[in-house]
Amino acid sequence: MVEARLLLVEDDDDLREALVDTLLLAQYRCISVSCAEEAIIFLQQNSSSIDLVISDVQMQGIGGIGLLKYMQQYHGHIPLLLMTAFATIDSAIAAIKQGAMDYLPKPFSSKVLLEQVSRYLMPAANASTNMSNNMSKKAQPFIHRARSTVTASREMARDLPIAADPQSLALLDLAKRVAKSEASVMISGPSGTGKEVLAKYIHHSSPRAKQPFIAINCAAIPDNMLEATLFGYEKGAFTGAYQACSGKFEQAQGGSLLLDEISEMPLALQAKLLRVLQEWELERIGGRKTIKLDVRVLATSNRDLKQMVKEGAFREDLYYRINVFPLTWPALKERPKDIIPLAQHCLHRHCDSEDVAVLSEAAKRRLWAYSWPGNVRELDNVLQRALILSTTGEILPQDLMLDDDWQPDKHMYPVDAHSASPTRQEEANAHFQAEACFHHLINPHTNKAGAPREYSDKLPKFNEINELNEENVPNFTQKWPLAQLSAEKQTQEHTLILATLQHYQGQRKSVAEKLGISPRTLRYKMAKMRDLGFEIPSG
Ligand SMILES: Nc1ncnc2c1ncn2[C@@H]1O[C@H](COP(=O)(O)OP(=O)(O)OP(=O)(O)O)[C@@H](O)[C@H]1O
Repeated sequence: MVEARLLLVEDDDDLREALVDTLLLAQYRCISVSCAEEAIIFLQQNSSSIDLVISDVQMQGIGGIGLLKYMQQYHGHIPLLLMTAFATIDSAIAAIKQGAMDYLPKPFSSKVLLEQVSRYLMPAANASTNMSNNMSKKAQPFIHRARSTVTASREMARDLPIAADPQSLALLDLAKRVAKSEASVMISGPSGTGKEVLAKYIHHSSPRAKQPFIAINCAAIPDNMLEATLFGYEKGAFTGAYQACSGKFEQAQGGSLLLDEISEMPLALQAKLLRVLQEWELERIGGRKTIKLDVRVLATSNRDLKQMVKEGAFREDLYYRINVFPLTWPALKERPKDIIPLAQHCLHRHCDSEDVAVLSEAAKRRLWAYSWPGNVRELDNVLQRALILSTTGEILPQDLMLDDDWQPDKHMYPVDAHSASPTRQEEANAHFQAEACFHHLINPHTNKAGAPREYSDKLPKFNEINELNEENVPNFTQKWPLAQLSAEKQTQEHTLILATLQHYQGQRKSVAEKLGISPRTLRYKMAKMRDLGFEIPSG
């Protein structure tokens, strides 16, 4: 057995034994300990040999949450899966907020356990047979990091593409395979999607990884300087050439050269570039010596190069030479499951201390629903700004300062963007719908979100509705006449309460918890509904 090594932390001897048996039978290599403290001692000496930690939450000592905090600080790259008998959606969200990968509510079947584990690790038996496919052994650590959004270090984080959306994972997988070849790669996609990050990823995944990665932005260098910058020059080649200088091609010898925004290269220079790429040799400007090149060329463009070829703005022969392997990053809004992991990654990157700010659930929903015209770069800017505005260490929606249309049902928001189990997904959506409903954003005719935007500042905030009780209703209605007078809202609220009562077989406590209101407010609302003639299921 190789590769997939698990550390299991469980204080219940019988359960620990049963879990170890299940994992060993499934061909995972597994080490078990009976408390978080033992796990820490083990990790201090053996962290490099562990790929996943599964830990109980409720244990003597610092418990699973203490272990989570420790791992976040010292072993942030190892995913942690928590198990607890006290599972509620809230505690699950809290643990995930603090960095846990996922949450297993006890009791769970061995099938559920293995399903969860297989999302992060491959059993040893499969590991060797899958070497050549898209989950190769070497790909695993990256995929895990990408899924977990935790990064080994900020330094590494800078160049690491974070991905959780299936589309992006497939793209990275393809990029990794292309990286092994010598093919020129053309990366296209809208501005700020991460084309340069992907180019670096290809270089770092290639056999040239230890050699230089040199990037040149063809749009940022004046036309008359671009040629000299690319190909170098000899002393006296032109006015101001006081000494010989190597170009980017030479500097990239043995490694990779990224021609960023290649679409902006003047046509005359395109011809010279083509020659170099055909012959793999160049002469510096003003020089006579031929310099042989061993460089892998990567290029990016956020323009439609094919269209530019049609319009005569880009050479067709050069297009085919650099476009040997085309890769495209879609706009961020088209890979929505990347949004939250990327946002968390940006926070990690920009937090000054080890205490990384967390995203509130409401902020996550806001990020999720926004259209991101500036893609990941905009997301990064928004999070940097939010870190400055946030006063609590928790990013709230207002810290994001996004002013796009807020359309809650546009995307249903998964609790954990990349791994929501159906139940948790349903829970999250129900919660989300409840909030939207309270915000009067549901159109009763279609049952879809869509309150007119101009109403938004005339409506109460969710917490104000939460705090509604017998005493403050008069003030509330005075402050928010539109809201209270809205028969539409009443209908929606009644429907929601009845549906939730039905779902929880009338259990008031669960219903109140689900709706995010106090049991007292729920009683008050049910009494009103009874007065109106509703039949309320008994608890
Ligand atoms: N998948 C990703 N993981 C981590 N960071 C990312 C990712 N994608 C983009 N970024 C970050 O977003 C910002 C923009 O990325 P990058 O410069 O690679 O975009 P680009 O598509 O090359 O933009 P442009 O077309 O404007 O040159 C950078 O700060 C980068 O680190």
